[in-house]
Amino acid sequence: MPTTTAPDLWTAPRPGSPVDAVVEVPGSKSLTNRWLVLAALADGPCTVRRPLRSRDSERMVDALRLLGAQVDDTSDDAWTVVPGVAVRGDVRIDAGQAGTVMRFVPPVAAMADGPVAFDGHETARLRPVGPVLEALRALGVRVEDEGRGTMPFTVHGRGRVAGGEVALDASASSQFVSALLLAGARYEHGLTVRHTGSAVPSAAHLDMTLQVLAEVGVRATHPDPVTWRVEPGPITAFDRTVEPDLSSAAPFLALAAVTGGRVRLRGWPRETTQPGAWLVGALERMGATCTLHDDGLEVQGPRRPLRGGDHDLSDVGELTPVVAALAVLADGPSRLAGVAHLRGHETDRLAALAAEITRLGGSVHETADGLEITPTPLRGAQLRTYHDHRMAMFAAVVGAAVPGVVVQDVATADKTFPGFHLAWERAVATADRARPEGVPG
Ligand SMILES: O=C(O)C1=C[C@@H](OP(=O)(O)O)[C@@H](O)[C@H](O)C1
Ligand SMILES: C=C(OP(=O)(O)O)C(=O)O
Repeated sequence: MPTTTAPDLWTAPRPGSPVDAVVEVPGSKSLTNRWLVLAALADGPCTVRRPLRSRDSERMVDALRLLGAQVDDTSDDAWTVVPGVAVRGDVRIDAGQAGTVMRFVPPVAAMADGPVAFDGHETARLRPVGPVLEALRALGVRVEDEGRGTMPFTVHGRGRVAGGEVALDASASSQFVSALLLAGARYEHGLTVRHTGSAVPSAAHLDMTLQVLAEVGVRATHPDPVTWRVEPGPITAFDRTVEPDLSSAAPFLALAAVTGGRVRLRGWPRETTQPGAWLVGALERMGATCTLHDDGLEVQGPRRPLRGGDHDLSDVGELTPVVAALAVLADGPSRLAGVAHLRGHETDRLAALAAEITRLGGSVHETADGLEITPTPLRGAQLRTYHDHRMAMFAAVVGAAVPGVVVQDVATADKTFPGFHLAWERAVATADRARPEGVPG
């Protein structure tokens, strides 16, 4: 029987035959938190339907409430947001582990009528926010930090931001640009953001920002590869439904692929800016068959091992842990590249993946911007998750194919997927369980 609370040590279930599951995943973290920010700045009450309720979105709701928005999140179906008359200051925000809170909320706080202090989880205190803080300073906003460009910091809002043009290096996170664009329409002259460093990662999430802004009547453009412009103007009140989180869906699609089974992911959008959509093509290149039906995406895994290959993940870095799990189970070497910035995620994901693949007896080489993985026979092990939801998802996928994988703190998946281990157990239970090692058949 599945347990209801996640055990400290969770044995990842290994199906003894192909799975055949229909899976629903919670709403997109990235879309939920974008809609919430825009709702708090909109010109009237807004409704966000099928929102994600998880640690990251709860931190966002708490933050926006402190800044003066009224959020009714009692229903799981729809949350309503009534924007405050003005953005309120003299508050302390706990960003938890949410990159979207520590980056998206400071440009809102810059319009507050007093100081707004930010702090968060110990892992989040290591994550870069400096370029957003510098951009706000360049716009005339006083920001105090401890000189490291990380939390804790305080934004001293003065009720209004004139806006204009800022230059910043967003090579460490696309969220720096998204953050400024989401609030920029409410600055008096709008905002032009010019990127000055090496490539900005996570292009999919920048497309998502431009898309949601367009949907609420904000004119936002991307006139050249390093420039974004948002015109000043109102954010039209809206009623929007959040897509399922395709990055949370990714491990379930991988489950079909690695067991030669079938998973239908309910509610897969026909069009989306979410990076998870990239996985469809990648799984097909690895040998799976993906079919989009009216009620969802179906992935049929091959009856042979997956094909190894090279993957440039720069636009879709969030998928790296699941792609790494697929790579260690493939029939040949894979190179994952373009994701140097993952060293500044919930943990240094490249180091964490390399450590856990090594613990499984795998062969992996950490490069400056990715991983080189050569499949070898793997053995069971107790895997660490480093307070990183996507490391828990990596471990679950590997555990579906390798006997004896035990996962420390699988509950860390709650950042974006409360009850992940239960959903996983249900999906695996659609197949026969493999017999424990050494038990005769
Ligand atoms: O804007 C967003 O919602 C996100 C952008 C990406 O951040 P980075 O560009 O820092 O990787 C992604 O990894 C993160 O999970 C969500
Ligand atoms: C990097 C991630 O999260 P965050 O929004 O906290 O940056 C992630 O979800 O993979």
